[in-house]
Amino acid sequence: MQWLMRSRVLWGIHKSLHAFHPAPPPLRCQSLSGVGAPRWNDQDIPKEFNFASYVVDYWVQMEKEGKRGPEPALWWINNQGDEVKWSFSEIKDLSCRVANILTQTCSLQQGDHLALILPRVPEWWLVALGCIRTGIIFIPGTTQLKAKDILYRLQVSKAKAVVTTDTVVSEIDSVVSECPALKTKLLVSDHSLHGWLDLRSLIRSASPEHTCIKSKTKDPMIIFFTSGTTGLPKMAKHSHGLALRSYLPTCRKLMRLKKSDVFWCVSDPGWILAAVGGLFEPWTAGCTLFIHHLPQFDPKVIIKALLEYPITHCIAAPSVFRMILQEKIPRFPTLKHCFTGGESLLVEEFEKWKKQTGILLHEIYGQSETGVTCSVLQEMKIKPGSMGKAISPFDVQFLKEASAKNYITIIDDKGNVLPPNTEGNIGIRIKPTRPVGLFMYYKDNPQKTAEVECGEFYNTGDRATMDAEGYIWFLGRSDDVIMSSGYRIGPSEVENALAEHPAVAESAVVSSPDPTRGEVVKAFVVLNPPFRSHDQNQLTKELQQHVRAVTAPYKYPRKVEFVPELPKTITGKIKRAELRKKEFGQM
Ligand SMILES: Nc1ncnc2c1ncn2[C@@H]1O[C@H](COP(=O)(O)OP(=O)(O)OP(=O)(O)O)[C@@H](O)[C@H]1O
Repeated sequence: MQWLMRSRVLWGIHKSLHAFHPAPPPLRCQSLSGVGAPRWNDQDIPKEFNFASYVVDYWVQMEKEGKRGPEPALWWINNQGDEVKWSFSEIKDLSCRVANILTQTCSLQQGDHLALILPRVPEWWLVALGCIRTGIIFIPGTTQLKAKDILYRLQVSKAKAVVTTDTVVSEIDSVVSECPALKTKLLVSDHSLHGWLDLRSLIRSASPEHTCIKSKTKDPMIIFFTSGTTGLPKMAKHSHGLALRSYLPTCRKLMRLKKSDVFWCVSDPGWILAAVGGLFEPWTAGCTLFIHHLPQFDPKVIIKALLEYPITHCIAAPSVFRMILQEKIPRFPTLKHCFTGGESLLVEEFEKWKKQTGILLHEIYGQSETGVTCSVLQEMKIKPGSMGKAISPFDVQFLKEASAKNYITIIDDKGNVLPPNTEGNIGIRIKPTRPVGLFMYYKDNPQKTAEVECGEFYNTGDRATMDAEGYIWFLGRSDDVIMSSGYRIGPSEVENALAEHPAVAESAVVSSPDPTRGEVVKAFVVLNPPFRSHDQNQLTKELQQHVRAVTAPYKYPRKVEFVPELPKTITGKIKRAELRKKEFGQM
């Protein structure tokens, strides 16, 4: 960490050596004046876009002209009291050095793949920008990955380079002989290691002079591996359009960030939420991105940071808020807006958060394939239990608006648009125009890419209804919806009901075989500590009674199993498919 602390002084020396390249004029990104602009269409999208030159370098220019205050662009801390504060100028200098290292020292070229498996360290942002500056396609991955996961990712992506840290080195070295495409291993560490390039010392001696590529908006930029909730993770390939989306005035309604805001994305950098919420959104707005190293997830550390730092906005998975709610929480002095997504936000959690903090928890919905698709915007009426409405560029479409191009709606299995309040798949129109920022395709998997196309729509595979006001009500992934005695039951409806009972810490509801009904609802329940010693038969009856009382009686779980924990993906999502397969004896 010493290097990071010294770096502020070192980079200061190099600043005067910068060649100044004026950034292209921003696309109306400084204000929300474009809010309410007509529906986005392809003609308005610039042919060229690069987040590094259009956004980061723009703010460098603003800093030079004295039009951006002294607030850092990146503010990083850890539990040891280390702190890094970088301006956009420093970030440009450092990321240009990384760009030179990647292309010169590592001989990587535009279009090559780089696996970025780093924890929340400042170098994650430098490597990401270095890749964007050079057109190298980066593939984020969490440091929780084990050798088997890493082998799968390196092999299928054919990554030529990997950037990682000490804790992952042995996992990578144990599989590297099986990854013939991998040529370069870069280490972010305070010490050097045989067989690995030391990124920190390379940055110290690299040149900050670099000319950013002129990328087309449709050129590939990043690949996300999906969470693997339903099978092997897929590679969703995105273009620079994903970053452009944060730049569009209508999309800026989502977070409404200002230069003076301090935005904390708690998510692991291996996930799309971290790229969109921890890179594109805050820096497009020119605000401070706050990062806590958080090697282990500890709700007490999060609460402390929210109390001690001037954080105004925070985004994290529902499980993070769920765990914070289990602690004693005071009022946070500067926090104004919280966002969550990736899993269902239970009504109970939304209400508790509001009551205990006085802050609304805005739900967002999206996929590795789609980025943020629906959200409860700040000015919107809140309907607890709904994921909100489609957000730009995925405007809601009703049947009467037949001329609209890009929209999200509810479709049947043939791609027909369904009327309000009818259950179907969440679909995103891709014909005649594919919306900006929607994934390009599943890399090396034309079959899967074709499978998710349904008529003129991309089929998300998520089941939902949309009410007459355009609010979307999530039922579950199509595989997770339970068919019992002719009823269709979404797991989150039952999980919501269970969450209201004081005994329930969390639950997962799946389908289970039944000789007479075909399938019945089964709940796997993790109990709160005071209830763990209670009589389990009695508790089962109580929970069943409770669900019958708070929701339609046919939804109550006929089977209940108490478990110490639920199976989850690396990103913390419940693996319902795994529980279901066990029930049906498929594992
Ligand atoms: N607000 C939300 N409420 C409910 N579910 C959500 C929400 N946001 C996202 N999801 C779920 O997460 C999914 C997207 O997750 P992600 O892209 O990380 O991969 P995955 O679909 O879990 O993985 P895989 O496709 O490999 O099974 C969505 O399709 C949806 O099922």
